[in-house]
Amino acid sequence: MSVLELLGLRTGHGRRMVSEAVDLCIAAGEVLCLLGPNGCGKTTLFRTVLGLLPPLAGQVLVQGQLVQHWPRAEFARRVGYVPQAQAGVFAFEALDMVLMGRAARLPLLARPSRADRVLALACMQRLQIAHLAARRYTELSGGERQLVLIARALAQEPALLVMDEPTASLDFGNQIRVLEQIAVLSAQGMAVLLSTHQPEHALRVATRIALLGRGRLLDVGEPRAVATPSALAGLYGVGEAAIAAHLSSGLSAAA
Ligand SMILES: Nc1ncnc2c1ncn2[C@@H]1O[C@H](COP(=O)(O)OP(=O)(O)OP(=O)(O)O)[C@@H](O)[C@H]1O
Repeated sequence: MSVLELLGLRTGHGRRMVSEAVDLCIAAGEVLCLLGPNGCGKTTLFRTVLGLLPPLAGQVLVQGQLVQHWPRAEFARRVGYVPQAQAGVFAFEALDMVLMGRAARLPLLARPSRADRVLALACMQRLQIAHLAARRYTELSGGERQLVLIARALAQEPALLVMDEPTASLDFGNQIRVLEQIAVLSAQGMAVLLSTHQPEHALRVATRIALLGRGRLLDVGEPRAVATPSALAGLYGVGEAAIAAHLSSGLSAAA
């Protein structure tokens, strides 16, 4: 069974449609990467998948059940979200932010156990940010905050992880670390839906790539069959030769 199914989905804000006729499914262990230009509707699609925006038409099913029918606490156990890097509002310690990933797994009003703290710290260690555990989230850099949000999603252990440009504000080493963690999570059976503005990241980590143009899904399939220089040239409105040169230099650097 698919972990996530989008059937004839139309997304938008109020009555303003952003994309329509989106049909996609993601199975356990798959990494589906969404590529598309600024403003094409990737975040809108993610927020609709998360039940934060109502679909204008069509259906979103998580583990076979309509998103709006999941009790929120159950849904929070199954679906993790790493939003685009956010400024912190509350001055929690970074470890407490990561521990919040365990919250949906605890009985009502229960405090995290020692085992939860050990697991949260282990998630920070996986991303090499354990040294930030006692720092205030509000005082971290954008990239450090992004890594804390990713550690929080790791601690949550969801069936589906939605990541909105997870590598956007990270340095080169941390980009690689996060891509490696995505590969580990999918090998463990997690379904991952993510977006990126770096096609070379998608080629590196995705099991399938979806191209979202303005208003509709243009293609979905095997990464190298979908993210071709000619398709990317059309998607982003730049020359095919420039795309080919960029991708080949990125791939040889990554090889
Ligand atoms: N809260 C909102 N109310 C109305 N329109 C919105 C809202 N948020 C986004 N939009 C519009 O919806 C469209 C899609 O925006 P969205 O943020 O989903 O794009 P995106 O593909 O994630 O962009 P980017 O790559 O720049 O992050 C844009 O035209 C945007 O202006």
